[in-house]
Amino acid sequence: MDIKTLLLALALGNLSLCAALFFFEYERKQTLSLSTWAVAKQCQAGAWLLLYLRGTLPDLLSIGAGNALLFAGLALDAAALWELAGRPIWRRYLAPALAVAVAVFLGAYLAELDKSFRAAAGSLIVAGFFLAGVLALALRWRDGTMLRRFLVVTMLLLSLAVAARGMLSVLQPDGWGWVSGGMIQWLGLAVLYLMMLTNAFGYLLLTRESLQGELARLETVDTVTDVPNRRGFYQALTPWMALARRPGMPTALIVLNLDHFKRVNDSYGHPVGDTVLKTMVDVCKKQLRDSDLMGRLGGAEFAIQLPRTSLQDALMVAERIRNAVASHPVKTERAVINLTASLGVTTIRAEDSTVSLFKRADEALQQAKLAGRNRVVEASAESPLEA
Ligand SMILES: Nc1nc2c(ncn2[C@@H]2O[C@H](COP(=O)(O)OP(=O)(O)OP(=O)(O)O)[C@@H](O)[C@H]2O)c(=O)[nH]1
Repeated sequence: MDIKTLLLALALGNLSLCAALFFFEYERKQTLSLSTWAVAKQCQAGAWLLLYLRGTLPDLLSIGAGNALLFAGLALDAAALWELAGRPIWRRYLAPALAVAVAVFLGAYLAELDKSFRAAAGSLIVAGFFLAGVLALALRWRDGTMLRRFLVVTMLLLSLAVAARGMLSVLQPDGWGWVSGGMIQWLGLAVLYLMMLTNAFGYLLLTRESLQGELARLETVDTVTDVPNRRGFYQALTPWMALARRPGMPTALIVLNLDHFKRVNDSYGHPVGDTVLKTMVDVCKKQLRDSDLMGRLGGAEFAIQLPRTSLQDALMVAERIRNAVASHPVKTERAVINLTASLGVTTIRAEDSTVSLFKRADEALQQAKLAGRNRVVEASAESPLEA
């Protein structure tokens, strides 16, 4: 494949990606990262088209504007990866870096510096922006997935290859041995082609991966309070249920319900109710150890598991939580809301299933409600219903 054909393939590839992205974004606005990436592809499609039309268009337009657009496209590629990593800090560095890069390249072009110097400057700039994207991906190397690690390594190698191509064009402009200068140029473009492909497939797969992760998270996490939902809490409780059959310290369970929470919603609306729920979770969590876990069972009802905790200690923790809730008015825009909570406490027994465990804790909670709310009740040794 000659260089012209390679340039045309790059232009057409990016154009078709732009068309697909346009229709993908058309119906619903996508994330900032995806929008940035779409603009990056538009810049690159324009750049490769201008470079392909070299000879037909004036050189300043095809080489000057073409390269400037290419640098902008690569800078935006990196920006999209930083955005995906949740670090919008790129805005502070990439825009000035792009301005400097374009100024250096156009300066070298207008000063009619040797062609090999221009090629070196162009390659190093391209490699630099590509490396900026690699850096964004490498930030979470430790807990990164195999896909992320593969992309870091591949993109790093490709950036180094482009940078080496730039250095070779200055140090060995005529090539060396049987590798001619033209062949080095062709190889450089082929590496650029691989860069574009890796970035395109890599970015799309990374987006899919993070969406899948978010969906999996939403299955087990309550979005209002950011603690495990019923399913997440039950999952986390399973190993402690199994351990209860072995001798040793028990695991305690507290079930907590905010008193008259319905009134908060009725008086101030659901959004204020949500803020109150979130604040109350924070208040309760401050009374817990790192090994304890709080979850939301639904409505204004929460559960707390306390591993390796006796019933007496769990009652003490529950009393501390009750006191914290009662003495922590929630300040909202419309009012200062005073709330109390009722709590039922028990420990996991060897013969328990989740049904019998929660039934016992719920009965204790109901007794607390019946006895006037704002209190802690210990589940009886034998459930009243069973009795
Ligand atoms: N703001 C908000 N409210 C919710 C949410 N989920 C459920 N609720 C409301 O929470 C209230 C739960 O009330 P209950 O626990 O049944 O009763 P209560 O008013 O707290 O009274 P007692 O429990 O008897 O003290 C209901 O009004 C639900 O509509 C939510 O995600 N956000």
